[in-house]
Amino acid sequence: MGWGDHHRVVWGASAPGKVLLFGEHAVVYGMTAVAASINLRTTVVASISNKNEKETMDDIVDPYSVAAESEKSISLHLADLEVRLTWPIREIIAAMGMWGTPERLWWSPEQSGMGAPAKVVACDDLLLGILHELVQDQLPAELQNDHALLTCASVFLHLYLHILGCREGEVRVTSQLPTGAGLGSSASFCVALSGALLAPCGILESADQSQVQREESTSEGGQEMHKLWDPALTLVNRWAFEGEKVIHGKPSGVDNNICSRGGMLGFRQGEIMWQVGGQEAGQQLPGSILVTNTGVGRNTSAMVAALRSRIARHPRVMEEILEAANAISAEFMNLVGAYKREGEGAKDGAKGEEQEEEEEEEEGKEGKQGLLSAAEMEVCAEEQDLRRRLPELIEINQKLLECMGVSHPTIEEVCRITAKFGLASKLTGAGGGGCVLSWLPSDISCDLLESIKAELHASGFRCFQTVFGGEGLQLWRGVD
Ligand SMILES: Nc1ncnc2c1ncn2[C@@H]1O[C@H](COP(=O)(O)OP(=O)(O)O)[C@@H](O)[C@H]1O
Ligand SMILES: C[C@@](O)(CCOP(=O)(O)O)CC(=O)O
Repeated sequence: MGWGDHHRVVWGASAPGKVLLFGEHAVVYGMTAVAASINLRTTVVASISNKNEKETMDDIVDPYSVAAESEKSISLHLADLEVRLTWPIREIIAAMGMWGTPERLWWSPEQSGMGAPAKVVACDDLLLGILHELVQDQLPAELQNDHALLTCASVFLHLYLHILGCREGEVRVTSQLPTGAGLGSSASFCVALSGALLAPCGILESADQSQVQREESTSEGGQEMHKLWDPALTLVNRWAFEGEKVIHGKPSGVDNNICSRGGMLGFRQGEIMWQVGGQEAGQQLPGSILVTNTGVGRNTSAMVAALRSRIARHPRVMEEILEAANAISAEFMNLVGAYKREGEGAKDGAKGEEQEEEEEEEEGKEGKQGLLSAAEMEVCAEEQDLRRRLPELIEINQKLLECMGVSHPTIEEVCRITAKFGLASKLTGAGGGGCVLSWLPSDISCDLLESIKAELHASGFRCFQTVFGGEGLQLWRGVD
């Protein structure tokens, strides 16, 4: 099937990467983490046949005989890696038979009314083994030991087969995110993939009208972009979480939540407890982030396992450390919450008359101080507080992560370099390598920033600047 075929639907989806501002690892033990999306994204475009393979045959005897004759296939194109994997549908059906081919593999748009598959299918060990074998059969010899590719392609097959069933299709993935560096490439991939696969099942045309009304559509570059609202987003999130489990074992769920919802959020025990919307996040938290990649690869599940062993050896001590990380997230949410309230009040003129009169009186007594009104000075005081306390919270959290045993000499070197220039830094994500974030106040001078970047570069590190927040999952219908 080509991209110009008439019997297919084309959907695109893109999801952002993320940074964990505070609380990584602690969140696995029920503590609060604070995450923010960043402006690097993964894009998935799916071109899917609108017929299930079973329906394309005239004489349906049984699924297996239909499949045996099929010449059709399902492909995954990982464009950045220049890898294209193609599975003949007959091979998939034969292999999946060992798991007990579920009805889902034969479902059709007519049968289901194209309702999105509301029931998420978990990937058990037997199924994972089958998927691994299917992937390995397609991998060239030189890529047989590529664990990242194995897990990524297994997630693809799991979601594709259980969301869309055995219909011919091609899925192309491109990403601006480095993989395995703590910037949420796996969650961004799982969210964009779930969105692109659920869209042809009518997730935007839900029978629930309230959901349709709450869906937001905007036009970008002549293309209509759809932003999902609950419960459609929750469904995407659930499938993405299943994908994350295939890659990581037992993730906390913070990554798929931030990559699907965007903005900034506080997350604890599977629940979102604090949220700042996509574009708002950059306004609520002034400044930006410098992300430095140590270039040291690591594996999230290995880092999580290492901390688990340390906790088993020192349960009482580690409990205190995890609690301290939790307190940092709580303090940060208060700090930004306070800044937001005061800032909004001053900007929007949302203060009570009494308060305004009091301020005028104050100004009358002391006169305008410099060029700022009393209200503006109040906002500045809040920002001053944030400027003083945020770097300290970042530094303390980094020290706690060192105590958790998830830091790395290169991470500490980046922290030392940036500290020389007055910046606070911490690892972000699973640690053990990966990326380090540094908070950049909004008025940092270009010269200073260039000096920091030059020194990091001279020490062999690559870095880039990004803003907090930005849109979560976005969907668009492709051109036939
Ligand atoms: N664009 C992509 N192409 C291939 N695999 C990807 C891509 N993005 C993410 N992955 C998968 O995600 C894994 C990295 O996840 P993880 O170790 O959690 O790092 P990160 O912090 O970047 O999410 C890779 O091993 C791979 O399986
Ligand atoms: C260490 C952890 O808190 C975050 C891992 O983030 P990443 O895979 O490095 O992007 C694990 C989790 O939350 O499941």
